[in-house]
Amino acid sequence: MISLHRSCFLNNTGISGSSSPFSYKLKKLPPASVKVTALGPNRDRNSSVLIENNNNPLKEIKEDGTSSVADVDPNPTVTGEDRDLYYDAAATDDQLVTPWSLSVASGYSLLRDPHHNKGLAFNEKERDSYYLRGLLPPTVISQELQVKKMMYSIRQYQVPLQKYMAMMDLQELNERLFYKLLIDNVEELLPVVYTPTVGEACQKYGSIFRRPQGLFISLKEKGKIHEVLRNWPQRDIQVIVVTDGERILGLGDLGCQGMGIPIGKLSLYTALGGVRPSACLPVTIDVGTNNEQLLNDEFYIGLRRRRATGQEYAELMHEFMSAVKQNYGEKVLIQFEDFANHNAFDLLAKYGTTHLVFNDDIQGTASVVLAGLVAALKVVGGTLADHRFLFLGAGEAGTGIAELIALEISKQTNMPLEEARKKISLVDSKGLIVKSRIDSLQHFKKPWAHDHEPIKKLVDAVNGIKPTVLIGTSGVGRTFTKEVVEAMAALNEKPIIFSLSNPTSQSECTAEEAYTWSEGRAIFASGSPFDPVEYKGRVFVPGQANNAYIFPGLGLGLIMSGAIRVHDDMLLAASEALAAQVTQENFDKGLIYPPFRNIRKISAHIAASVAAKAYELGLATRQPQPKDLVKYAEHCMYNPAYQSYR
Ligand SMILES: O=C([O-])CC(=O)C(=O)O
Ligand SMILES: [Mg+2]
Repeated sequence: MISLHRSCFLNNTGISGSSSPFSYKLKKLPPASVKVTALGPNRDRNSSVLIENNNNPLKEIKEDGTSSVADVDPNPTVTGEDRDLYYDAAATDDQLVTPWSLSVASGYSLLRDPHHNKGLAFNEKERDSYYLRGLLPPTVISQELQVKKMMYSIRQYQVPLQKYMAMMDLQELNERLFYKLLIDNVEELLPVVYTPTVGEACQKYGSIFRRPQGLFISLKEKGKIHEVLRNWPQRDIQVIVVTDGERILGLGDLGCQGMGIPIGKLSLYTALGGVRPSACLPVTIDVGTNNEQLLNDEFYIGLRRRRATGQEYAELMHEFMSAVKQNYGEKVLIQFEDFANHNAFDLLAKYGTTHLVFNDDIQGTASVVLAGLVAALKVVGGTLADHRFLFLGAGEAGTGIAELIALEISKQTNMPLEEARKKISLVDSKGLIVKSRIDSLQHFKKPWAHDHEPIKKLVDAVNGIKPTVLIGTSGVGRTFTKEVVEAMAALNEKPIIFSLSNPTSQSECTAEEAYTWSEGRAIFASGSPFDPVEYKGRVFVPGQANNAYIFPGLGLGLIMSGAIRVHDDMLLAASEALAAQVTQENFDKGLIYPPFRNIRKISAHIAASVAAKAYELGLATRQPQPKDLVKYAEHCMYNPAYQSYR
């Protein structure tokens, strides 16, 4: 075993001429933790990579700097867990500049390396081999016992934000334990690392910030984004979640503090969808904030200026999008998250044809809601086309869901899309969206301007339109009042009511309100979780119509098929796959979404359906197509169990 920080030099002469990513084939060899770091003039080129599974590290690479081509696989195609068995430098010729040095992460630094640290689970042999003697107390415990202990200590915290911080600390200390905890206790911990607690974390991000967990790209980095991406320690990135912080959940403009969202979403990519953590990159674009409170907050971590708009904004985003493609190729998935309406639609339209992108708030939410509706119809009866839909909120989520419903109706009935759209009405802050308002409407609302009398109040719209389904995407809490819910219950035997705004404080109504005011007849789902409600001796379990059901599986499907574009049909496929996972047993309990505890299986099915669609549409580059896509998806999934280092 090479001792700590001992190094030798190597260069890239053996691989010059190849511009493809390369990897050293180390498969099947027992693991070690070997660090490769760029030194010298190229130190700022960031190249820090850990090699695992190599008990005789890089023996083929000689100290005089030559390297045999035999070490190098110019076309690594392995995905998922197998990739951890490879040295994934993913470096191209121009990145691979001499000299490199080889050093070993062991001893004290190994305990501080979250990707390899196992804490008390290092066994006796590992403690000897890796210079850990004396650095740990004598006891050796299993990962299972570590999970039990961590859950015990997290449960001691009464305040959700403290639980959140404990989880973030664990992620920084021991990544595999963090994911094991999250996967094994997903229903309990989802509300901690995700909505609603992540909303509070973003609001307070300035004061709780400890270490960067993602990349901050601000206007100061303009002209240098390509270099900034190289500062990130991992090169083989498969998914980026990016926000500009302007519309964080239903909490509005949180500027640079929106970073909590990409971090949270990507931890779900790994826990729920099985994408390797090292392949995930959280990014926050900081163009300023219009949030006065933050601008005046001495702990604010972002640029202290009002938001850049127009050309200045577009140029920074364009530089980012181009740099991402240049650094990671065209198969890197970019998820746009929590942008304000005015940028979200434009970015999606602009980059949807050149990059592998989707907007989670427009498309991910739409896909999950459509799945819930399809499942709800099994309880209520009728087809989608038999129903009338009313939305409160006509932003990304509202119009995104509306459009996907219309697309599905049009597919099912051969009805022209324009006709299908007439079954759907939207109310925004100025009232019902109608033809007479068309000139003053933002472009994404125009398709929903139907012939109708203007109506100002939601309750009047309910009574006027007589919807069977009411969906809240307004970002404004408590807007489904008693009057509104009672009106829905008067019109329908089983009113379908979804209050989707996040976090809980922004939900259009609570689960308890929906069940009580509808006298236990509502089929209810919300964006953030609510506890079961007891009403007149019956227990009602609300569904959680959150895009977390969709994006991890969607992302996995895109990655494993090597998709190069996202197509609406993939979102429909994801939606159908999710709806198909609701069992009779779930229905019997009144559930229209399957329980989150089965999410990895659900994600594998979603991934398989999305990948199948990618192949069908000719958008998949990974050939040949795996025979059994569900099995393949499961095979690709990251497993957080500790690896043995011997
Ligand atoms: O993050 C969530 O829980 C769902 C979502 O995308 C949003 O509300 O913007
Ligand atoms: Mg969002």
